Amino acid sequence: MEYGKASFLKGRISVCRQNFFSRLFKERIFGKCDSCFFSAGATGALIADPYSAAPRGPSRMAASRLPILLAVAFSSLSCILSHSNREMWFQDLFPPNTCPINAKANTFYGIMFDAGSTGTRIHIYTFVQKSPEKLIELEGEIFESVKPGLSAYADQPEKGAETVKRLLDMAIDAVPPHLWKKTPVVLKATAGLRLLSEEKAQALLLEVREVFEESPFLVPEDSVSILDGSYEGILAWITVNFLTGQLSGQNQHTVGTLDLGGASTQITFLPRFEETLKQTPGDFLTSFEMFNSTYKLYTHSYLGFGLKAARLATLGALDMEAVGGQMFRSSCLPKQLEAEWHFGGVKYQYGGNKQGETGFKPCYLEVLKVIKGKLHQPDEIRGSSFYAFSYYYDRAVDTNLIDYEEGGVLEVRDFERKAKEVCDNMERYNSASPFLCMDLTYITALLKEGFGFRDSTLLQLTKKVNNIETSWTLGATFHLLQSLGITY
Ligand SMILES: O=c1[nH]cnc2c1ncn2[C@@H]1O[C@H](COP(=O)(O)OP(=O)(O)O)[C@@H](O)[C@H]1O
Ligand SMILES: [Ca+2]
Repeated sequence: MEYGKASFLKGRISVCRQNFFSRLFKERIFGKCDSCFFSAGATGALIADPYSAAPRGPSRMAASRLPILLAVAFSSLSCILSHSNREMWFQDLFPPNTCPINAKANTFYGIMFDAGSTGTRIHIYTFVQKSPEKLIELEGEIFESVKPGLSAYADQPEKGAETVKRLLDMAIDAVPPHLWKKTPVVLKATAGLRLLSEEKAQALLLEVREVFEESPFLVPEDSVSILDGSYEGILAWITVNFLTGQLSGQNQHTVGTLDLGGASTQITFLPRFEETLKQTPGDFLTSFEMFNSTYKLYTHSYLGFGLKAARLATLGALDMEAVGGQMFRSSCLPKQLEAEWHFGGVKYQYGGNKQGETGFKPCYLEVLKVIKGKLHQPDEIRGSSFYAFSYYYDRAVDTNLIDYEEGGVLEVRDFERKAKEVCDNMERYNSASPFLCMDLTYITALLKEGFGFRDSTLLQLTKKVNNIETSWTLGATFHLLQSLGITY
């Protein structure tokens, strides 16, 4: 995939003032770029699950008071501002403040759907161009999600497409009517659909395509598809490194990214050593050009190694044929537990080891069977720091390792410490998810035994960077705008 000579990036990208009020989904966000400071108008209770289908108040995007201006100076991306009232590890990397004051804006939108294995999400990005010769700005993002994901509708594709339509109605509300025809809409599905049969996946995609065709938006060719796993990693890497200003200027200190989804997991980084390139299998390396630079990235997507797929693998239930009323037991679950769990449209019965062992040690051994020897371990990453998001973030929040809004920096050993604490005291964590012990143990084993990270490896747990979701969707939107020749 070529990302190079990104003419649409000949612009300034900024994230400016956001005001909020509710309409559809009780929520609608206006972007107004007349200041470089987030004026977080509304504040309120934090919401525990950022991706639930339930409507939420305006506080969700309002809590960050991080003022930002990310800029692309004609054909080379550069970040020209970041003030922060809190410590961020990339803080020093932002050059000094410059702030556009001309508020007369020409606004563009891009709509990107992420059809993930556990939910479907809409990202509506707003870009502003103040005059043809001026730099373009990424003004903000409107984000909403529904659960479950499309793959849960494998046998009811029309119902699945209906969930997409509900989210798309939100875009109809957010994008001004005179821009509908110029606003591209795209859906990319990830591991949930990759795991379905070709026939079922295509039926779902076809229904979604019909929803798009009936909408007033610009529907590009190939607007509904399954995203290749390696692009999922690359596009998330672009998003994070773009938002943190790492793709600009001479001194690029790009950061590696770790995404832990429900059904697959990705690792992506820019190798620094020739040795790494030599030792890496060819299909783990992908070259692309962006912001006038060529990057040869190490990236791999492990299908079936997402958090929820790993639960099934640990329980020995990954092979769906074998399900038929069987009870799957694990030492990672509370002893007396017997329950049902739905994933990917399939019902599983699972429970604790009533007679046998429970706790961290036996659980770790169980989980190791799923991981040991299955992942490539690049030497170079052992001492590097990585950005980690998705379920790494969620489980760290669930166990108070990090704050929901702020995120934070953890060492790999923090996950292990927490896993031990939870697994060896399951009765104390009864009210939390019964899978908490298994999930934390899996994350620990994945990081240490899977990828080969050190106990002391630093992880920057991040849900949003500069108030934009850390998701592959922003990278995908850049690519979309470029391929459509929507230049700025
Ligand atoms: O836009 C986003 N920003 C941050 N995290 C996200 C976003 N979208 C999904 N996630 C996280 O991804 C995880 C679910 O993975 P997903 O459903 O995408 O599975 P998949 O990637 O295996 O298809 C959850 O932890 C959810 O919080
Ligand atoms: Ca995902």
